[in-house]
Amino acid sequence: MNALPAAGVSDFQTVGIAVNEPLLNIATTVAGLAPVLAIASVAFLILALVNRIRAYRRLAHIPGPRLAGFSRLWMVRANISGRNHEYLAEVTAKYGSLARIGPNHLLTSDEDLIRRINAPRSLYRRSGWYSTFRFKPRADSLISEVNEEKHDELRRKMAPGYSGKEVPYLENYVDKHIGKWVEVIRQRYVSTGRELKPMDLGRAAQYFTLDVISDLAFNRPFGDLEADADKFDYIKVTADAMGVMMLLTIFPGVHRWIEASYLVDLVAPSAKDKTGLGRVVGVAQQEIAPRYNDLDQKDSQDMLGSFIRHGLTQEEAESNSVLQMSVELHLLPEAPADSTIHSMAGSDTSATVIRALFLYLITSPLVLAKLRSEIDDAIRDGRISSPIRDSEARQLPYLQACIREALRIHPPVTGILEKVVPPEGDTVNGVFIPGGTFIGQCTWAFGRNVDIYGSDVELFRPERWLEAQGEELRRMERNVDLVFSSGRFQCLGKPVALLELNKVFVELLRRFDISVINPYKPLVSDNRGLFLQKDFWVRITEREDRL
Ligand code: HEM
Repeated sequence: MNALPAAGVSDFQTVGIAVNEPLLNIATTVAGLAPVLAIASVAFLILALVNRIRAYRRLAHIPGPRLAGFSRLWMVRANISGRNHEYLAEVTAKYGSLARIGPNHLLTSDEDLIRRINAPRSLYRRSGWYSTFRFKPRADSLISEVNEEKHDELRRKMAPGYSGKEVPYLENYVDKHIGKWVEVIRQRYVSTGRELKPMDLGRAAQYFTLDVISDLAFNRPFGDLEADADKFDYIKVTADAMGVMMLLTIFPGVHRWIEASYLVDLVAPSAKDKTGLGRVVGVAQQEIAPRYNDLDQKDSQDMLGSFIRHGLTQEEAESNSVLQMSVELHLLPEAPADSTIHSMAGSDTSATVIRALFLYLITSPLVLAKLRSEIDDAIRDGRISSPIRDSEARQLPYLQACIREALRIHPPVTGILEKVVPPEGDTVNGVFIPGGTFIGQCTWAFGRNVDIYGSDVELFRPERWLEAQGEELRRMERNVDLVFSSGRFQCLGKPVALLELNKVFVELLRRFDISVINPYKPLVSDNRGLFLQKDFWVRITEREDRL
């Protein structure tokens, strides 16, 4: 048997040196470079610091939270708090109508400035904040489009479809789904005596707005009201993703990187999916394609028909006209790019106002009694149909006052809708703002302007809209209208939203008594620029005094 040679110390050393020689060479080189690397790091840090200080000094003349001038952490904190709207409003209340909230970021509650920024020939442009609402990777939609000309062109093609002028049956769509909501309440949610059948008014309001909007978009409602369920997981997915999405608005560069890395494509569901969001997209595509192939359908008197007549291509239609889908559809490679904003713009927004006004009504007995008696008088006098027509609702002053008051005190879109100051800079109330600065708006503060509304701004008091006259009233109306933004960016869905609001309260309150189940915590509300609300549990009974 061959004896193994004894391994001496020198043998191990020889073997070790032979195996690790390249490593050792690298280590030696790195060790040699260490001083250079250290100097480079220090230089980098100094450069970064100098840049920070320079950036800080650029806007140092504008007040704001202490550390906001150095980093975006203040914005992040406000965002993740779930009370973003209140953080922003507190800043403008404390530091004035122009405040600094980030190194290159200002916030304003000055409504004249916002109107000037949004005006048709203004040189202000949308910032990268909007690009986060690109609902299909690398494809722009009406809401994410920062290129002025392209945005104008899309608006030109789509605005008539939203206006109601070219969609004469717009009102019928809303009526159909109000009727369905009443039916569902009667079937499942009317409590009697000791039998409690709680309804989540938060959910139901969104089933209603989603059904209206999906029906409007391509004549095929989701059917959430009927199913009494979030059929396509829209609400669930929205809730899951809203936080991330709104956080990314603060870091558009990170969003661009995620998109450019194509990582997002790996996790994207497909339109071929049988369930979930992919299924929703599949339905949308199925509905749009035949409309372009069948010439007879091009004259259809619905929203898509209007878009087609105004020159929206099939691709644009898929990207922009399927307005009412889910927040996460931007993750889908084949998804209609504009689906999210339209869902968020079109269903979350209206649903938020419906919830807010119901909450204020059922917790303000005097207001509710007045509104009820206005509705009942109108029914008695034969002034309103069933369901109420939009034109009839406009003749009910107290109803209109309630809707305006809800929009004032609880605007549903509180995201900062950030714009960029033109290169030459701008001067606002004597304060110079350098070109390239970002300016966001504080919508929550607009309706809380004591100069306009008086010291009781925090009070839900519809009477203020009936007391004001002449110029004072016009000023209030202009102010509350800003909830829908203005000028080049004004909400296209405003007529649809007002149709819904004009009908829903009358139709439910003429039939039912509604009371909140937990007055200590009537609903759960989380704000990140839009509201995510749930668990608005109510008890509904048939009105005994119904006419
Ligand atoms: C009370 C309900 C609503 C409010 C308060 C509201 C408010 C807004 C706001 C503030 C914007 C952003 C404008 C900007 O970029 O500066 C917007 C955009 C938009 N909204 Fe609404 N919205 C509501 C309901 C709706 C509905 C029901 C629809 C669809 C049927 C809709 C469709 C749109 C569209 C398409 C845009 C994009 C406009 C553009 O980029 O040019 N909205 N909305």
